[in-house]
Amino acid sequence: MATRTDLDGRPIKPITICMIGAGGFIGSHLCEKLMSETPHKVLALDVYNDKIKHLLEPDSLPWAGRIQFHRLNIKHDSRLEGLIKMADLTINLAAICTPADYNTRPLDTIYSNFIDALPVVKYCSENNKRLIHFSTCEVYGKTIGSFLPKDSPLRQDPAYYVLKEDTSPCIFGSIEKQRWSYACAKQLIERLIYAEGAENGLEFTIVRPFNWIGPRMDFIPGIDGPSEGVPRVLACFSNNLLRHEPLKLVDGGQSQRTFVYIKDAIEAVLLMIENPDRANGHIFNVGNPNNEVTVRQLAEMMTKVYAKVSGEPSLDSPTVDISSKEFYGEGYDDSDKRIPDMTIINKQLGWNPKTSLWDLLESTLTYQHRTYAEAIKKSIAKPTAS
Ligand SMILES: NC(=O)c1ccc[n+]([C@@H]2O[C@H](COP(=O)([O-])OP(=O)(O)OC[C@H]3O[C@@H](n4cnc5c(N)ncnc54)[C@H](O)[C@@H]3O)[C@@H](O)[C@H]2O)c1
Ligand SMILES: O=C(O)[C@H]1O[C@H](OP(=O)(O)OP(=O)(O)OC[C@H]2O[C@@H](n3ccc(=O)[nH]c3=O)[C@H](O)[C@@H]2O)[C@H](O)[C@@H](O)[C@@H]1O
Repeated sequence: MATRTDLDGRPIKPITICMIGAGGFIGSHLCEKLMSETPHKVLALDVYNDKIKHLLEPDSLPWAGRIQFHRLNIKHDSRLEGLIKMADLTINLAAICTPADYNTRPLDTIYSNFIDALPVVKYCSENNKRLIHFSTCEVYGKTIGSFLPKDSPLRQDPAYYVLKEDTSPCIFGSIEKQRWSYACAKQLIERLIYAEGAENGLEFTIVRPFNWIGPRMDFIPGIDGPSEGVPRVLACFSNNLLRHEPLKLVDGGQSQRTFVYIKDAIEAVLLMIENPDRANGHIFNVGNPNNEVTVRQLAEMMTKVYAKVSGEPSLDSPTVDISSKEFYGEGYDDSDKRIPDMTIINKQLGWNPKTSLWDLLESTLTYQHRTYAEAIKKSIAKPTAS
């Protein structure tokens, strides 16, 4: 491998990374990137490894020896501190992060996102290890603009909706709206990490992902996850498309999101890993402000893209409305709009997302069709065959 240099032209030294939650969606892409493009070593910690199996076996892979899987639950495993000590940098991705859980399993959500992350922060701080912690854009909650009258011209003013790391407030709903249990737990762990930095000198970076999507996100219910499970929107809509069912629009699909391609976002994380002087002490929005759609528009675009990549015609009525109470149950609430301000990440790391929503959906839905279409056909055919 040719000498790789950081953004300031200095050679990058190979490091060891303790990656917690490495077997998930983001972790699998980050491991792939680190193995194929860098000399760094990864201690990959998770309770599952299905999404990184292709990186672990066979032993003849070019990066054999640079990635080591440790099956452990950070809730109760005494190996955690030792593994953090063995590494130069810890990246914590472990969390419950599907909205269907926030209002139905609020205790698990709060424990996972706050309590279970505490020892990780503590061990990093006590052992003087750098930490990159994955938070969320949900810490912003609702926009200020959402509280203005519907017809107020101020709603068009970016000052009322663009989300800035250092100035935007965090606006959550009332306590009975348990949807905010996740955002609130993430906010508190951010504050704790920030305080460890201020009082004890912890070297940290906090990442706030804005709807990163791509292959291997979540699961397809009944195929590689529970039949009754409710994954995030990309997998919900993929599942509907694969099964030729209408896509369900929660409360009319009026909420807005910006989607960024996982491969673009992983470039940003690699810059953080390899440029500690520029990343330490910062909180970074990582998203694509150019890819904004309502959930209804996302459904319409995914329907068109899927017809193109599968060669199968779309349904005459491709979407159906459903109330949030019916879909998620009591206590659900929603973020109205999520546009990331990109000033800080641009200034510190010179990062910009590249991939348009159409292109990222085309490559992702090609993957979904190739990976799941046959399995779905078989699962649908099963009851009549027996
Ligand atoms: N995907 C996104 O767009 C997005 C957006 C905002 C925030 N995030 C944050 O990024 C992180 C990773 O998200 P993801 O999309 O890859 O989710 P994911 O669910 O695919 O990955 C999380 C991984 O953590 C593991 N894990 C959870 N609890 C654990 C424990 N106690 N011990 C060991 N492993 C455990 C899970 O098994 C899973 O493999 C999360 O902290 C999430 O809140 C992701
Ligand atoms: O990805 C992120 O940046 C963050 O936001 C997500 O939250 P959210 O965007 O609300 O979750 P999705 O499941 O992706 O839902 C997006 C929107 O689609 C809607 N939706 C979802 C599924 C569905 O079948 N139909 C539908 O209309 C939801 O109500 C919501 O308005 C999750 O909280 C986290 O993974 C993460 O922290």
